[in-house]
Amino acid sequence: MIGVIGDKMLKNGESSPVGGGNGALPPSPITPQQRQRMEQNRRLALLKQQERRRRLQWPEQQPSSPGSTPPVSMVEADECKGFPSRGHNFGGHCELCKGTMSPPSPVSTSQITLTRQQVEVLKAVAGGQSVFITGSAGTGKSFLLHHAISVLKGIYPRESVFVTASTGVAACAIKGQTLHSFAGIGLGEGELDTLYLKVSHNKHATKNWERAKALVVDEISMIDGQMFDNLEFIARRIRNSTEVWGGIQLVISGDFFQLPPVKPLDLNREYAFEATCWEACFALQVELTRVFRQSDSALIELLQSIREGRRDPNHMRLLDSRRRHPIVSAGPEMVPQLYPKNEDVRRENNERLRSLSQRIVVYSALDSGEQSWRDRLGQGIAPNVLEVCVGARVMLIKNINPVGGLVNGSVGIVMGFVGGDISTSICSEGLLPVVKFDHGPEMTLGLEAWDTVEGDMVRATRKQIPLILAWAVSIHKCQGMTLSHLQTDLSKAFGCGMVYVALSRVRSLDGLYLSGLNPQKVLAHPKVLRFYKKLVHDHEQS
Ligand SMILES: Nc1ncnc2c1ncn2[C@@H]1O[C@H](COP(=O)(O)OP(=O)(O)OP(=O)(O)O)[C@@H](O)[C@H]1O
Repeated sequence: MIGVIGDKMLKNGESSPVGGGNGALPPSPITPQQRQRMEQNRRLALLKQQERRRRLQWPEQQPSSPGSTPPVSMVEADECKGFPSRGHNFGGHCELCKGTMSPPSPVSTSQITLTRQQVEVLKAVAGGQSVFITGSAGTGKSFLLHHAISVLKGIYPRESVFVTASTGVAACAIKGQTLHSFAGIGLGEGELDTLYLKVSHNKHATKNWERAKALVVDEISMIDGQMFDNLEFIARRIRNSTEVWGGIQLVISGDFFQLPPVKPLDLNREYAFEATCWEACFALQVELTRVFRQSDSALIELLQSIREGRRDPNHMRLLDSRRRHPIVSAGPEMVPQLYPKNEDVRRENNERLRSLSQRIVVYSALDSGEQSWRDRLGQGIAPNVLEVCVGARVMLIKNINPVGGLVNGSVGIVMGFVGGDISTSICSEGLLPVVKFDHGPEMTLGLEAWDTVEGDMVRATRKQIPLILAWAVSIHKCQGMTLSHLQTDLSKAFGCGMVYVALSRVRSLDGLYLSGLNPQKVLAHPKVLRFYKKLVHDHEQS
């Protein structure tokens, strides 16, 4: 059964449309073993739910630690009494009683309340179902994915849960590997048989496919339909199974209105949802509807309209007003400039760094692990070489202290350097940077590690200072980030979704300065519009 869970579609006390299971998949009848496994999972989910009702705490969730997601509490329909405690403790708006609480402040509290939709997804995941999580930017897809991964690792042996994303940057953000590297398909080009041969000759990849019980894929918008079908075929063939994806449980997340695949294999199947197998893959497709990143309803409405490629004159006027109001509070030089093209990002950061005429300290990443795996580390967000100096504008690229507000995307200024625990092969002068964050303390940053993981095995590790220069950032790199201020010239934006991705990073209109916008660049692909319309329609019919 395919369903969309939306606020308007779920009433208090109503059961969610998650009961269909993979049994509804037409091309691959469920096997007795799979039915037994799903039954066990359902029982497990029921036990967990009872435990949760007692403790109001998701059982797999560990106490918050630097780099981890904060603990969550679960809201159930019969638990919401409108009290500013327990499930209601913060988050701006209760999904159940629709009461407005304090403004959202996701990183400044130690507990996060899951929405009803998010709870439904986790229940489905715990029940062994394959799910597709979608929704606008800032609705908590990546946040939910972290929790879904914990749930999966509680159900299956940890080494059989594979966490992947379509790009290196997105993979690093969820401590996973790229889907391509998990699958062993290289660039994924060539005939299906050639691809299959390539994978079957790759010992690592074959083992991955054989032992996978669950596969998580983030930022699916950048995987094309043919690739998705190719992978599904490889899964079945290697696992010698007739079930869709060879019986692997899928947890897939992304927003097709955001950036599309850079080079689709087949222009007629540009998006993953155009894959022949797509509909058969999921027991549940969920469109999250509650936006957390922004709290201003006018901005949420504007972004929703841009997401769908609409150029409403009122919205264009509102955006135009941001051209006349450079951000003065932080000073324009303090605000990241988002560029559609990488060459502009590199040029601007280099120019700004050198214009400070300060002594530049160089950090060269230290990589370890097998060479074939090390090569992939360079695809992540941590740079091979980081050059900074006093006065440099920098952005944190790792969650250092989510509760204290120091998260991936936090920006600050390098105030100085101190001697510290750092190998001279990384920094010949043995210095660590001291950064004053805009919304946080001044702190000395030490080395952080980024792992490339295969199943539960760390295959390669990069050590680097968790910073990038942040006067300018590419729009591709900022997909997934939350920024309090940004400035951007979108007149050179290209392709569908780019204007939306750039604008939807910011928390409030006050934090946005547009130095250029061509309304013609506000584009949504008609196929994507049709896909989302059908998603809602299918739910209404079910
Ligand atoms: N239930 C919740 N309560 C409070 N905050 C939440 C909740 N769910 C998510 N958030 C917060 O919302 C913000 C946006 O979430 P997240 O980055 O996961 O969104 P996303 O849908 O993945 O966005 P994008 O599509 O832009 O990558 C994060 O700061 C996250 O912590």
